[in-house]
Amino acid sequence: MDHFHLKGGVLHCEDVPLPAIAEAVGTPVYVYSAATMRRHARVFREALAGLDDPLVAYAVKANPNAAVLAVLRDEGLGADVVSGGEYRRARAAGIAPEKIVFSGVGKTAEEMRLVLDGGLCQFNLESVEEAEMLSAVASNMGRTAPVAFRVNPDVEAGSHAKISTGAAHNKFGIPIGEAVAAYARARSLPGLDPQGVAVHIGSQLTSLAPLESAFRKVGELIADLRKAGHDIVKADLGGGLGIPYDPEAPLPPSPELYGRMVADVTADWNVRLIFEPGRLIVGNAGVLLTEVIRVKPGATDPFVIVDAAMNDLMRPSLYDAWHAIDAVTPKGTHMTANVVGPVCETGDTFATAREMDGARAGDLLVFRTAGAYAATMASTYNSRPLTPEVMVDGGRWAVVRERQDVESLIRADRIPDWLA
Ligand SMILES: Cc1ncc(COP(=O)(O)O)c(C=O)c1O
Ligand SMILES: N[C@@H](CCCC[NH3+])C(=O)O
Repeated sequence: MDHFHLKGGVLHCEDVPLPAIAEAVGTPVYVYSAATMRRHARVFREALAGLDDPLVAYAVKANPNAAVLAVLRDEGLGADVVSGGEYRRARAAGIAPEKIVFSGVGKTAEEMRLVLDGGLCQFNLESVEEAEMLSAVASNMGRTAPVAFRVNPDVEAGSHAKISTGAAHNKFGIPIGEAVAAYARARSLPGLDPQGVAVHIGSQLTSLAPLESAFRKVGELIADLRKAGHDIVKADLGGGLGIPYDPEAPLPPSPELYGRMVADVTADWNVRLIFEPGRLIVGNAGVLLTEVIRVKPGATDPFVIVDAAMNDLMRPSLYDAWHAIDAVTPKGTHMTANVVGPVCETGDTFATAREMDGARAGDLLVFRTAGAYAATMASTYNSRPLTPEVMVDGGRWAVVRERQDVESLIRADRIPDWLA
């Protein structure tokens, strides 16, 4: 069921025609479907139905908008946060502290204090050095921090190199072979309660094999840790399950298959399982709505210049990511085009030699699958204000993030006295 669909020849999000949003809010604008988010949260939870009370902690980094967090809070999801900022956003959206896990490669003492003070499910520690810092911070506060180590299982995730995290040369986690020693060290430190294990090997995974291989290694580690006397009661299996971007590419494994694999691998673990899905929940729940500024001829194919750019949606220039581009009111004509933004970078290219509906100045297009790692990764490069976000819920819609204005960009800078 696609909540972005043609009705009367016009692309709608749920019951709202996208031209109505473009007219009221302007373009570019992100548009999210609350119904899609709810559906994905439910599909994922149903896929885990065989497990005993799993915690689904939505990876806030995928889309931290307060309205998105509110929808997912109401679906019972917790939060996986990687900074004090994300922790505060999750709490501001009313997500209960006991449903929050704190991941992140470089937690600072200040962030540790914030999260210890507010409460959480567990810290996923990335190094022994981080454990030592947390021990000092927690002891000073007279607190005991529930902790897991994120282990690096040294598996190739098979995803894009920039979003794979579980190989030995990646910066993430502690080598799984050093984990027993790390837990022994953590247990010897005051203020830490080592009670979990965590793993996350990358994002947009299109095969279950590397996940299964990583999870089996975690299962062996749990057994070893228990032999060494640790009371391991939680295992955080991270996120990473891929989603379809290209309708013509093979489908990634379904949440149901993932759930079955997890149930099989973890059958005798006797732990509470935690999951950190991000993209799976929100990726296909969003589009970036943009207007064609003009079409100009190119050496091979024409350039369709749109009013969204790499600063709004970075994935194509950063990872060569493929996003479907659809006309909002398709004419049924055809063109092969390079779709580009107005930013002064050759990399500001959304698509090269793309077969698409014929586009003319003033037409509306959408970049699909722009609910995850899209608005949240935007910048103001070329002094382009951050793009607004709209949430649709049935026939209702609201601006859930206002368009930034250039004035606020100018105001944020300071001219020192000697230059004024
Ligand atoms: C620790 C951690 N958990 C969860 C996620 C969410 O991953 P995804 O959006 O692929 O589900 C990420 C991002 O890759 C991550 O780094
Ligand atoms: N930002 C990446 C995903 C990184 C996941 C963060 N751990 C993307 O757009 O695909």
